[in-house]
Amino acid sequence: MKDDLAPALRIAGLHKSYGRPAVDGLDLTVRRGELYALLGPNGAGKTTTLRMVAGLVAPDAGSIEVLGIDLASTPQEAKRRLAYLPDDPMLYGKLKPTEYLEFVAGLWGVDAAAAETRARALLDWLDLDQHAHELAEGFSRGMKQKLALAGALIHEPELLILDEPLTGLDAGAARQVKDLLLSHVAKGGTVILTTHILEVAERLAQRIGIIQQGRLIAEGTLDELRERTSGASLEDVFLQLTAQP
Ligand SMILES: Nc1ncnc2c1ncn2[C@@H]1O[C@H](COP(=O)(O)OP(=O)(O)OP(=O)(O)O)[C@@H](O)[C@H]1O
Repeated sequence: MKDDLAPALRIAGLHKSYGRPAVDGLDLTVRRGELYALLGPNGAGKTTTLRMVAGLVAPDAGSIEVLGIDLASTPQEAKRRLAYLPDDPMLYGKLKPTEYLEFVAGLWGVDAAAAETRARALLDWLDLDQHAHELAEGFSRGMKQKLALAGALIHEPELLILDEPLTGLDAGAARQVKDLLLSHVAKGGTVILTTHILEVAERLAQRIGIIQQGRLIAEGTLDELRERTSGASLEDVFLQLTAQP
């Protein structure tokens, strides 16, 4: 398939076992330009899936394509097109935000002048500009999370994958991050996020996928998911669909 027609992410028959299956025959397709929320109970396999897509964990079986690029055969090309923000991102505490962003941009081979412009815009957007010359080790958890997000965006990835990006953020910071994600999608980018804050999925996501025991058990818009169940809210839908028999 031609690259520009391919979905942002296509996962087929994905398996990963740690003694017992963590991801168990997962099929998932995320279209370009959508914000897709991946939900599931604790231990459902969300993080393991995202780590495989980011190339950090090798699948036991199955295939992953990022914008039509096969991750297994051309990992560098595929990984360049995406950014993965884990739920506990690592920062270099001895660097200031501008230094950190320059460093990350350098790893991606982003031109220094472009990196500086992007870093300034991101720090401004996330309200970190007034802390641009302080060491990251003195930052609060929320500030660190925002800086890590800026680092993920510095090479302008088309596909942004975030594990629990809003956990622990205060209302103002959460709004900044949500706005940034929506702006990424408005510009044609794709966002995939996991969250246990169902209101986030309800409000932001065009489509929602629900994973249980390593498999996709339901997928659709909020309205489509509501139609499948008698649930009024996403919480009702989620609890009904994931209820153990
Ligand atoms: N490195 C690992 N070693 C052993 N087991 C693992 C490892 N990573 C994940 N698992 C197991 O795989 C299963 C899926 O875990 P995963 O972290 O992907 O779930 P999750 O849906 O992200 O959960 P949560 O919502 O709690 O973050 C769990 O049973 C977990 O214990």
